[in-house]
Amino acid sequence: MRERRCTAIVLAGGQGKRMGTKTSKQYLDILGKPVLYYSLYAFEQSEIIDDIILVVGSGQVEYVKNEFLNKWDFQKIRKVVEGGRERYHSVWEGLKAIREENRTEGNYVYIHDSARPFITEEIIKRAQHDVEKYGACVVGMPSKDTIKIADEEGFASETPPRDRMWIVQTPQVFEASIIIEAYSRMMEKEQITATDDAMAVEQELHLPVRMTEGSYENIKITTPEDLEIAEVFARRCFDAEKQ
Ligand SMILES: Nc1ccn([C@@H]2O[C@H](COP(=O)(O)OP(=O)(O)OP(=O)(O)O)[C@@H](O)[C@H]2O)c(=O)n1
Ligand SMILES: C[C@](O)(CO)[C@H](O)COP(=O)(O)O
Repeated sequence: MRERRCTAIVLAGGQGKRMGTKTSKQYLDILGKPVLYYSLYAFEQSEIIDDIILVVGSGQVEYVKNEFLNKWDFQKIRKVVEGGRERYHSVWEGLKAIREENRTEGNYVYIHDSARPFITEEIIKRAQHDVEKYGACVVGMPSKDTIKIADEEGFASETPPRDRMWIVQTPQVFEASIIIEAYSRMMEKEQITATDDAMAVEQELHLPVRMTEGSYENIKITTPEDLEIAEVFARRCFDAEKQ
């Protein structure tokens, strides 16, 4: 019998300001289905994932329960909780929902941006392998571009070696006790700079975080041209399913 429990925290609490649409980007359609549908579907179908905590925007819990989840049937969603102002506030609300239930021992947490609809079962399985081995891992891909660090005046000050540069994606996966401890410490700070979850573990606990291979298709839908690219990827998924 499998003892571990794997919970996905799917983040859908953002406003999508950079997309510039009235509707938050996670509710925009790609080939007739909302972005959020694709992200939830991947975890719903996964052999690894047991349940899902969905984090939504302020005041949206009832809307999501009554409208979205009535239309799209997902069996693994255990809770819908309200997020906060920044991404890390929303993650913390999801983690507190897990902590309240004493579900930490031997359990794993997958933190995923709903704005990344092309997460696959292969990636989830690779992450599970790495988190069981290392306790913490973050999905990403080697950078195809050279990365430069600019100084405050906008001049190139450093060019780190490209073969060690990774573009970071989600899910970011942790033993539950590790990520809850890292976030509890981080959330007490006055100034929080973390833009991903691994940073909480690196900065607060100084534990190693394994880089796990994701995919160049696991894009984050952020600005309007990403939606056009997403349509191409979604069409490919539908075509593959038909075969
Ligand atoms: N307060 C927030 C901010 C973001 N997110 C989620 O975190 C993911 C990644 O964030 P990002 O792409 O920055 O989304 P937004 O904050 O919605 O976008 P923007 O920064 O353009 O407003 C998204 O799935 C978003 O819904 C969240 O749950 N709560
Ligand atoms: C966590 C993340 O997806 C890594 O790329 C990303 O940092 C979250 O989105 P944001 O655009 O930084 O808010």
